Amino acid sequence: MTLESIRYRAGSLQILNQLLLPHQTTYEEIRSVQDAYEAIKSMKVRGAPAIAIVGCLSLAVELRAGAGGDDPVTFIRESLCHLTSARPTAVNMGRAARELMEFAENESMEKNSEQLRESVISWIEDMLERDVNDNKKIGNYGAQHILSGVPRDSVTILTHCNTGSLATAGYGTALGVVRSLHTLGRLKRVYCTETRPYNQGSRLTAYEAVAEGIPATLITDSMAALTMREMNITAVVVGADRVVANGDTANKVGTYQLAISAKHHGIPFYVAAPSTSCDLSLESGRDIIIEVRPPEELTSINGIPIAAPGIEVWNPAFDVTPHQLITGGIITELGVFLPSELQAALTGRLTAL
Ligand SMILES: CSC[C@@H](O)[C@@H](O)C(=O)COP(=O)(O)O
Repeated sequence: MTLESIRYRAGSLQILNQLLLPHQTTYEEIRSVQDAYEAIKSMKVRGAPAIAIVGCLSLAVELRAGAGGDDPVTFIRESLCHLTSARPTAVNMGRAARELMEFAENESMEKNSEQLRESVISWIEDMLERDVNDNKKIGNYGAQHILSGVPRDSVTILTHCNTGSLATAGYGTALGVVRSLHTLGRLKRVYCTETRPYNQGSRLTAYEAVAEGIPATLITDSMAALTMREMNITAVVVGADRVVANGDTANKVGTYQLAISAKHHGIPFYVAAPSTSCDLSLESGRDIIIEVRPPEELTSINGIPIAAPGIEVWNPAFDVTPHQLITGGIITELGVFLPSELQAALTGRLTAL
């Protein structure tokens, strides 16, 4: 069974409402850029690659209906700017916006409005296929790299948040590595953290694992260190919302403490991310803007209060893992690289290990 977070056919876009999972499978129509903005902001759709794809596809839907009239470039620019502001830490949307804008501006030199709309729509529609293909490469490179350290054994992986089909156009990044290991018959088990406060692990990763028969065990976030000590974890593999030039990586809050714990236990720590999640314009993780989400995500679950009324709350959605703790490597669609090799790899000066 393949889980689809995004359903698209020319002119029509639907997303699986992830707020309702795992209890309800409800697809919602996205008819406009504003619908997409709201779905991204409220986390009906989430995960860095999925955010960018849904944002851009919503633009394609509007363009197909003739949006922008005689001046599609202005409409495209304003739409992309709005979409990029929905969730600031994940770089994929901002990066897609920059590349798409450059493409649209170049096309506008020699094409009329109708032709420009058509070529921008094709550029956007290609994103779906590109993402799935990149994720499969990540899965393959990651699995081979992890297995090279344990030539004959099955492996046990610990992962965080949800980085699977629900967070991407399909297959997934860190969970894609897990999927590849499972397909190769070399996955003993994956431990997935609950991932408070939004519970991407217990609601979404667990849902994907159960649906696909991947051997998985759910743990609370506070059990991670104990699991590393007791459960013979081969590697920790997580996704990324933004990997910057020195390899520092912003990912779901809690990733940083997993990396510290992995280092203490001598367990390789990997980040799995497509190059679209990399941002070489920032030198270090200190420059990454971290999204702070509403207190209600901590103080209630499905509208039911779970915290003392009146308590103050700090709810950063992400943290930054320093590159020194990414000891296994950064798994991309180009290969697996040490943080210190990332810049050279992404600029074509270094090829896969
Ligand atoms: C392939 S998804 C990579 C990351 O976006 C993922 O690890 C993550 O942190 C998701 O955060 P979320 O807040 O659920 O959008």
